[in-house]
Amino acid sequence: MSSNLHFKNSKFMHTQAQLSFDMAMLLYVFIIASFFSFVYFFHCRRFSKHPLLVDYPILGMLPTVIFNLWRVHDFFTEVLTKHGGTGEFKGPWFTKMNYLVTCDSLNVQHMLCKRFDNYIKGSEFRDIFEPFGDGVVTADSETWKYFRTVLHSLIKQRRFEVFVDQTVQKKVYTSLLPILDHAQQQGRVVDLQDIFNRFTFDNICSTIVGHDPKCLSIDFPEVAIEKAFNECEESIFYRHVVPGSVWKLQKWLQIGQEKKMTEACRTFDDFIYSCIASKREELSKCSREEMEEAPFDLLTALITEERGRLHDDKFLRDGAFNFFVAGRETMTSALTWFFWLIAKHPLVEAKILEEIRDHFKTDEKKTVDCGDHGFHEDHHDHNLDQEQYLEKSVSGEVLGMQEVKKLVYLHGALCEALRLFPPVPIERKQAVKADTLPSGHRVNGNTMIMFSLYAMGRCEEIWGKDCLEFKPERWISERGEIVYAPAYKFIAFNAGPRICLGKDLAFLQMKMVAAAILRKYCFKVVEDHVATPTHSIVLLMKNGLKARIMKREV
Ligand code: HEM
Repeated sequence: MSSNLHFKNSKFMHTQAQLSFDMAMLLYVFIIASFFSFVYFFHCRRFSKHPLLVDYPILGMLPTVIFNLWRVHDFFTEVLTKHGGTGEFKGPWFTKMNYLVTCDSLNVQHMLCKRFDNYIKGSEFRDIFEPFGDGVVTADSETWKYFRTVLHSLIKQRRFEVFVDQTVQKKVYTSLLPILDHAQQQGRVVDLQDIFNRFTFDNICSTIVGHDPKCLSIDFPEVAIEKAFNECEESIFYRHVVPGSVWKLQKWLQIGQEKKMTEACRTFDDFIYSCIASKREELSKCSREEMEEAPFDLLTALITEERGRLHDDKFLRDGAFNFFVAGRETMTSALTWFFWLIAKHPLVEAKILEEIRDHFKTDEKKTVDCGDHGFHEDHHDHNLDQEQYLEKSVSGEVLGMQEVKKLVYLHGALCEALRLFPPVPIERKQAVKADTLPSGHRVNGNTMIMFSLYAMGRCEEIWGKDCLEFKPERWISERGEIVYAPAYKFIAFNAGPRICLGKDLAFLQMKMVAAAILRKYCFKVVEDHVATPTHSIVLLMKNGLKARIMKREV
């Protein structure tokens, strides 16, 4: 019995010793493996050929960026200029945050135009921009081509331009001007960026679903769908700055920013799917003639214009979401920075006004005073109904698309604002196959490339020594026409086959808004205002654009 016990004990001790030995071996192997991975990573990183910043062990170059986050776009402009326009950014170890960063216009032309097929958005981009679904902004290859063709043919239709023209004119006349007037009468400080954000939201909603949610009203209401959009965009930015594993875990656990993203997407989806359902029902009751007369919003067009592919609800949802994002905050950003620059450059403002007066002398004060946008009886035409009256007075107050096309100097001033403050400050691409960029930098298949539109707009080689100055004159030729700049240099709207589809429409809308406001009001930005960009995928102003409004003495 005792020998049996002894045997068992010794066997037990032997097993335990074996276990401890195995554990020690395992630990040993782990330490050696960690050491070699450390050395390997350190070696690889040290031999990164074109580092932009100091590459710290484990954290990579991220600490320097975080330290400069408050001025991240200017910081990268300086760093890239110092490194000849292109270099490598290495994120923390074991994250996929390594990028080749460039602001070299020849590299950008190479990627966006010459070797377009080799530089795609890629699946990582689609992961981060998940709420966009398979829409035109995120899709690649055939899906993108189909979307692009459908949207392109829609945007180029005269009927669509007329619809947008009328929508913008009415919105400016019935909401934007009265609200500015109200603020002016009360002597209140207003946040112009908030006003533009509400304006562009109502406007894009009318353009897409044919319904105005009236975010821009005197009482500045909180509108759930607008809030949902803002939250979606914040979450997308968050996904850019934290490692993929972190936000994916948060998404799985439904906590933090990811929880907000899920809720925001649900709000958007509920809204858009109900719009789709009612639009389908409405259209099903229309005769062919009525369909042709119907307002030409995006949903109507997408439902009625299938081109050999089923436009199911998911297709319409993705189309709408992409259009919302592409055409909304970009416009807010452009208008905000434009008005800030104008407030800082009174001579430019004076020249814009002079141009407007030269072209539209006879239109001044054609109808009601700017403080009064109610439906008065028209003394000359008693037979007008409200809708006709509105159209008549709107056309006197707000210049239409055909009219603003004549405003060349204003166009130049907007180009200049977009050059210095491109609403989309950075973009990314993924290489499919190995390639060499014109700057001589090698890329492998899957290399992520980031290009800074912001740095390109401030590049001395493209724009000359005065590249940091706001000079609309650089856009005006001796013959008084707009100077042409190739899109891969004036990059605010992207270039090549994926150039912004709404570029012309955006210019026309911005000119309509800017001319209508500047004819009636001038602004004084509050004294302690600091114009810092937000940390966001769109270049907005961190503290808004707070200003006092004065009536302009015409
Ligand atoms: C100042 C205003 C605008 C600016 C600066 C701007 C800029 C841009 C940029 C940089 C892109 C490329 C984005 C990327 O590939 O990641 C883009 C794409 C796009 N934009 Fe705009 N945009 C503006 C207004 C608009 C408007 C008003 C619309 C719609 C009416 C619009 C529709 C689109 C669409 C559909 C795309 C996707 C094109 C494609 O990938 O094929 N944009 N825009």
